[in-house]
Amino acid sequence: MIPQVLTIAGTDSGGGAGVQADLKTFEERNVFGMSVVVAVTAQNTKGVQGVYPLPVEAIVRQMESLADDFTISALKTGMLVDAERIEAVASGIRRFGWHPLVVDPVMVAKGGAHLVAPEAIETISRKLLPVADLITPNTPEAEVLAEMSIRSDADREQAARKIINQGAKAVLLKGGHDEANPEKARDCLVTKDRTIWFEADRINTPHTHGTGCTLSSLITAEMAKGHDLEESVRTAKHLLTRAIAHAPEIGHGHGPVAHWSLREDVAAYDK
Ligand SMILES: Nc1ncnc2c1ncn2[C@@H]1O[C@H](COP(=O)(O)OP(=O)(O)OP(=O)(O)O)[C@@H](O)[C@H]1O
Ligand SMILES: Cc1ncc(COP(=O)(O)O)c(N)n1
Repeated sequence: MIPQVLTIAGTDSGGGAGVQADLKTFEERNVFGMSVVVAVTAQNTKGVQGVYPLPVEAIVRQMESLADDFTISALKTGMLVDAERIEAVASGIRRFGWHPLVVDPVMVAKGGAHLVAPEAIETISRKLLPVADLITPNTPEAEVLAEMSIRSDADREQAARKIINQGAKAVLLKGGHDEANPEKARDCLVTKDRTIWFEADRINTPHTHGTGCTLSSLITAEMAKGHDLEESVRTAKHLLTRAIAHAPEIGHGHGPVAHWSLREDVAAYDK
């Protein structure tokens, strides 16, 4: 049976991030994608022009519909808006026993718009982290979750360990925002007993809208196929780098990545 994979997140009308990026990624990785929409955003490559949260009842109903009919092989969360919605999503995930769970703790869009209320972040730690198999913060998100500033690799590991102490089984701390390293985009996977670094060439491009969403969806798809965490992250990182390298350069701001280059059969995309 084809793995059935779920994203619980906000939409991006521009198609580069959020639910749209997640479903495109699932499709390209040969898993069956489903979605629970938490909010609709009016968004393009220039920024976020509007955020319209769905009623909690609509979110819970979507989860119930899926639980009634499908066997979820893996799931991820993205933009969850506020404490009330984070609690509803976490309690649905517990109620239906869905796992493995990848939490992308989306906080702020590139242009600075808040996608999750700042006061709701402790609800992510309290309610979502204990059921997360992996959380994928970027550096600013890890700084908020771990309540410390991050400047060095030692800081990265320490922050990840603090987040594990809040209940997550593993942390992938993404280095896309690490401007001190112009050559490499380095991410750090920390579990209770291991630290593994993943490194790729940094591509000199403004077109990185949706990289975080796409990476967490790739990991979710690989885990749904039964791959272990390290293997899933390794594949995801490789494919994401290729998708950034082939970004279609559309829109007038930070453009999306090339989701079609995530397909198995496009060896031609590898340089
Ligand atoms: N210019 C780049 N070249 C190669 N890889 C990159 C680049 N920018 C980001 N990445 C990679 O993309 C993934 C997402 O990283 P990032 O830290 O940017 O997450 P994010 O902030 O959630 O995403 P976004 O910046 O889209 O909001 C990571 O694997 C990171 O290393
Ligand atoms: C609906 C939605 N969800 C998430 C993001 C963050 O995107 P990124 O993957 O670039 O961090 C976004 N801009 N919009």
